[in-house]
Amino acid sequence: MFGIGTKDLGIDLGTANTLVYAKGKGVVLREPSVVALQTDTKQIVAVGNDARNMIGRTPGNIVATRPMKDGVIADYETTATMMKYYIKQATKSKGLFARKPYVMVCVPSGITAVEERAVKDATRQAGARDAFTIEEPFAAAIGANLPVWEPTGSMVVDIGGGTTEVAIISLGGIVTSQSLRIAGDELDDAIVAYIRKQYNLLIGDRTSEAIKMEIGSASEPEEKESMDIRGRDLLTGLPKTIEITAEEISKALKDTVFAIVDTVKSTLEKTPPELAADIMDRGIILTGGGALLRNIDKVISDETNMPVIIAEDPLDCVAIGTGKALDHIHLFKNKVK
Ligand SMILES: Nc1ncnc2c1ncn2[C@@H]1O[C@H](COP(=O)(O)OP(=O)(O)OP(=O)(O)O)[C@@H](O)[C@H]1O
Repeated sequence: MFGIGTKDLGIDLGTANTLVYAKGKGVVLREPSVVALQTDTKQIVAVGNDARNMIGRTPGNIVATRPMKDGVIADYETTATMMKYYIKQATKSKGLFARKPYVMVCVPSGITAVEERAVKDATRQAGARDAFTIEEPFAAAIGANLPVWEPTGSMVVDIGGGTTEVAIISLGGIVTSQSLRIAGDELDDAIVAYIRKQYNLLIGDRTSEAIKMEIGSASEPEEKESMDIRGRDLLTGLPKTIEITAEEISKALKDTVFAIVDTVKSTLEKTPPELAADIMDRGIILTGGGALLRNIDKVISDETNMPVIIAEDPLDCVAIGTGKALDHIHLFKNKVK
């Protein structure tokens, strides 16, 4: 047995955010997955919120990067350094360690063996006694309190920053799943592309995300809303402010939203009928930050004819589930390499 104790951690190593769940305490850390480094020495200047505020605003000798892309590690060394920092942060209040923590990390369900290995190695390098992985939609389902261990079908759609994970779960396993490398980041990119095309205005990633959160909608909005946004006029090269409406943004988001909806539909098509009937009763559960996009529940419900429910604390579900999975770590034993 592994003797899991209160020092052990569950980490939602996300493309947009990293969350750490400490056993017995819940989510103890919630920070953007961003690291600012000196370009020449690769020394860390800032991690998390401080680093995020530097995105697009760094001088030449500092670069603020997101080491995760599309749900997987894009920059190994920086990811390991970021995790080390977060593991230290999450455990520092407990004083000196008698032993290093076991760490459960979630990974996208479509991950390759090489990508999974990189996550485990980075976790060990970051200070874990040993590293285990759990598939993200399974963690999301545990975090959303779905009856994953019972012989009944549950469906979870986790819309994160880099990936959308759709899975049908029953009896402690994933019956069928799809991982789409399209999620919140692509919604932001669609807004950048729209504004560039329509207004010859270049906006940054943080602005497009703010637009999405403030007036973005998965379907045509019921209310007339607009916001002022600032960017660089591509014709004059000068800063410019324009007013953009919620209706325009919903048009810009449409194709990306439908890519997500199509993945939900095609997963349902592959679902055995008994489980589909269970899902019809319980509904499709939405988790991840993308679940907060206005009307996304309504659009998925209209397109699938299924009830759709947004989980409580959608941004925390994966982290909570990853942490709770530590209680069942013997089931993940075979995954230790
Ligand atoms: N209110 C909101 N409306 C729309 N989108 C939102 C809202 N709040 C957060 N998001 C989006 O949710 C995404 C982040 O979600 P989450 O933290 O679940 O992803 P992640 O776990 O980091 O990514 P992944 O699971 O892909 O690795 C970002 O794209 C963010 O813009």
